[in-house]
Amino acid sequence: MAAFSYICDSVAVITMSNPPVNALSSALIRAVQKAVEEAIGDFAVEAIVIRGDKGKFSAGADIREFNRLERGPPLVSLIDLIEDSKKPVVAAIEGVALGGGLELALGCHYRIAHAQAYVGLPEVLLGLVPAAGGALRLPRLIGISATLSMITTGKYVQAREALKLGIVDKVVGENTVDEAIQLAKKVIGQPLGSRQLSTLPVQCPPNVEAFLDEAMVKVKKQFRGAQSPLACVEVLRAAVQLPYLEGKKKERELFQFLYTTDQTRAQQYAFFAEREVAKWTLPSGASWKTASPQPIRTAAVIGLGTMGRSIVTSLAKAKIPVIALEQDKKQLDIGSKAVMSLLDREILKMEQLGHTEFTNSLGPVQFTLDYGKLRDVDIVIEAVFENMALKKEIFRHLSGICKPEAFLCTNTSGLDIDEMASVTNRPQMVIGTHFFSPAHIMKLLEVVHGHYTSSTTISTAMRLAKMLGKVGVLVGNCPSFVGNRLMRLYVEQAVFLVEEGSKPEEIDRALEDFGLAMGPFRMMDLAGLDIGWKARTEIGLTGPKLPIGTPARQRGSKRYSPLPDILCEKGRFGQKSGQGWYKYEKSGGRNAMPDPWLYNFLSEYQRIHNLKTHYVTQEEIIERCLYVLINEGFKVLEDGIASGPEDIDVIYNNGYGWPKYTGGPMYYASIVGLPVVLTKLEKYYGANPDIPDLKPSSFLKKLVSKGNPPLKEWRSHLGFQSSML
Ligand SMILES: CCCCCCC/C=C/C(=O)SCCNC(=O)CCNC(=O)[C@H](O)C(C)(C)COP(=O)(O)OP(=O)(O)OC[C@H]1O[C@@H](n2cnc3c(N)ncnc32)[C@H](O)[C@@H]1OP(=O)(O)O
Repeated sequence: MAAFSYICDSVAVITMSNPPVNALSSALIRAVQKAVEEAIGDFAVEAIVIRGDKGKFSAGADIREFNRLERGPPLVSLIDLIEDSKKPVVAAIEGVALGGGLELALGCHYRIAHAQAYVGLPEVLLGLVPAAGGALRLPRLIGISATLSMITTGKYVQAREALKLGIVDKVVGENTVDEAIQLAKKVIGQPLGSRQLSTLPVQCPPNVEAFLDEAMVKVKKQFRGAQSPLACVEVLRAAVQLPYLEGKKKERELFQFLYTTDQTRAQQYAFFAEREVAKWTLPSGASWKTASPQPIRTAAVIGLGTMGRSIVTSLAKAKIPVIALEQDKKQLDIGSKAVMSLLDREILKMEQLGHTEFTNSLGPVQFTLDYGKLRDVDIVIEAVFENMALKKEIFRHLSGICKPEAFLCTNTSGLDIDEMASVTNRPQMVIGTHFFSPAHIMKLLEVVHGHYTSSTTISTAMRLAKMLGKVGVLVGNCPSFVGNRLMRLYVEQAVFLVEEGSKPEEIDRALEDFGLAMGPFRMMDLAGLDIGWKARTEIGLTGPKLPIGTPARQRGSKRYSPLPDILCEKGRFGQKSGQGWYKYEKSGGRNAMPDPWLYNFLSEYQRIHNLKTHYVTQEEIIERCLYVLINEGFKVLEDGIASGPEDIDVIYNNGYGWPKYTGGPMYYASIVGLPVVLTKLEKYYGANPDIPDLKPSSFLKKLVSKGNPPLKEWRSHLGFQSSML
């Protein structure tokens, strides 16, 4: 780990090297500082270029060192040293310049970026604010409004957009370092005053105070409960109101405050958990290290319903040529139009960001009714609706048509992968790829490992996730897999609470205030109540297959709420029909309004079923809904369906709108304390013995009996398990 230099003509080239992403560890910062000091003091050097080794400028401060940051790495003084240099310093940005990496580049007098590079200040995603001058220099370079959008979202900005915004001075297609050296030579001797960003005035819109007040309101709403986006607005206020040096103090104060919060710890955990889950290992010993993913050069998608369309879009965005197949001409026409409109929207979005080349870089999409066209594709993703018989028919068909090396994936949210694999001539190449809607936006891919699935198939599906820009999480094959298995109990608990006297909007508000993107009732209305109704009808929980004489509110020995079924029987399917748990301005409307009809209906329902209602507190809502979900998470670990708590957390953070600043459900449980979770579950189970899902899982009890060990030790307490992975 070193910054080493060479001199090219009169330009010193300093290379930052700390594989794999040149994170600015204390050691690297010291090394760069030494190299810059030497270059400044060397008479043979007239200009300096700073670059990163192996095609990456720098991914910012070394997050692994954060627990040692109290001593403070001297990044700020290194950046000041660079900016104060009388010799011009040029940043040659390849790959990434993120966080402290971009802050360092902003300290340089000039910035050249490779066309494929991207820059950003993603500290907010780690629960922090940029604190090495980034939030003070950037608004002096690109203005308050663009800075606000970058630092509150942490978004990464491609080189061409960065050029448009003014973050970089030039974008080049190749030889970034050579170009940087040429530029450095050209500017030798020129005055640097206007290139020292800290000395420039902040570019403000008129009435900047009102602008920032409004921004604060928006950010509070957009990132409900998260502290760091609010601190980002505060840093910008400091940039506007205070001279640079005082702004720097405020930046540091805010950073140091955030640095002590639970939220930053949770977000750092979430960051590393996402990287951890990519490193899957099977009990057989096969792992991400030993298995070789096969190339995915072409793909096919079967079915152009809501999921199929967005899966096709996702593949095209990843530049993978895709063949989309439907069963009849009418469906094909409807589906192809929908895909083209999704792609148009994506192109528009990208063009607005300055990517004029994006249209050409989409993977080509071909629409067909002919299975024969699928003969040569590398991977097929079946995305028809959730009907086992239909899926099996398709898999049988694919078996006979696709080349023997083709992988067969099913996009199912919970059906048995093995049953589908069993009808094919290649069960080892069948795998579940559970996309989340809309698939071209949502980051999660649950990769479901069947009994026969080979490690090559797993590693190919995990690579597909990465190619699509998604986080792939490997899970075992059980009904509803991990995400929906936990979600079902959470939603069920919310419905029970309505039976017991709460209102949908009270429950939604409590859970949204906790930080969830959407409460369970708004979520059900959005997804369509009829989907669950159909599934329950099919398995005989309701409808004609339900044995006569079954008590309305009981299935077997468990409590059952027929409320969602009754709503469907009354044509209340949610947003699509203009009524569900809420009412909407029209069919397809999105504005959920409490519905007096529902209150009357619930009172009548409670009367008919002789239900005793009680005042349901916000605490009870949160605890019952979340702890039942967490409890099931422990059962999933016990059953060997997920290999660790990190997998469950990554699934929830990326697929279910769980607030990342609490780390995910399992991490949240570890912060609340497992003994507390256990005691509460015991209490709620005691009061509701007909809800066995509230009965604490044996793994949770075991962990409590072992003294509430930290989350990273939970795996070691699983002991013997019949792993489904
Ligand atoms: C008053 C005090 C002043 C203090 C000032 C400090 C201010 C500065 C703060 C910061 O800079 S915070 C860090 C901001 N940077 C980021 O958030 C970047 C995070 N990284 C990424 O987005 C991605 O990793 C990437 C760089 C885009 C690369 O993505 P890719 O998919 O190619 O690889 P990954 O699997 O994500 O990562 C590979 C490997 O590298 C590790 N890593 C990535 N970034 C960092 C980092 N900043 N620090 C330490 N380690 C990092 C990552 O964990 C992976 O490790 P392994 O899993 O392979 O061990």
